[in-house]
Amino acid sequence: MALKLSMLLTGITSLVVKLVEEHAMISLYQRLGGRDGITQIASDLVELHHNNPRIAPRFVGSDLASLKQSAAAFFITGAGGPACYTGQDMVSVHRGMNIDGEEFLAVLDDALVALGKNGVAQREQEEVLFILYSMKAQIVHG
Ligand code: HEM
Repeated sequence: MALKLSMLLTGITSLVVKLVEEHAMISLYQRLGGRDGITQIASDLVELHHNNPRIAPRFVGSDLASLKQSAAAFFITGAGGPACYTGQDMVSVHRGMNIDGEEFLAVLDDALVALGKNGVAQREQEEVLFILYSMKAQIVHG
């Protein structure tokens, strides 16, 4: 009985390990829906920024269509898809804007809303949040 239970547990453990490994092998790019999925997420994100009173003034003079394209390319490249981002690095883009921590959090809030709106699961939302948060020092008070 104890032997059967131990064999069963070993089987379940190796199945779980296999599932976790397979999951990790699928790129974030694919798990976010590839080019189409990320393009939609980026488009929603820019719309949300445009309508978010905490940061909307920052985007008053922006060409939204072009910003959506840049944002999509940035996410596609950063999530492990084709390297199609041709814009500047994050320090150069945001230099001199004197962005504060609250504005940075407002952008993260919008990102979570855009991901949720597009049916992105909790785990992928956390991965994206982690990646965005890791860029804080490049963007805040630059
Ligand atoms: C992790 C957070 C952020 C990421 C990944 C990010 C990414 C980007 C990217 C990819 C661009 C386009 C660059 C290009 O076209 O070459 C951009 C532009 C811009 N970002 Fe950010 N950004 C972040 C946070 C912020 C914050 C917190 C603000 C201020 C509220 C901000 C304000 C802007 C503005 C004003 C532009 C220029 C828009 C334009 O060209 O009209 N960003 N950002």
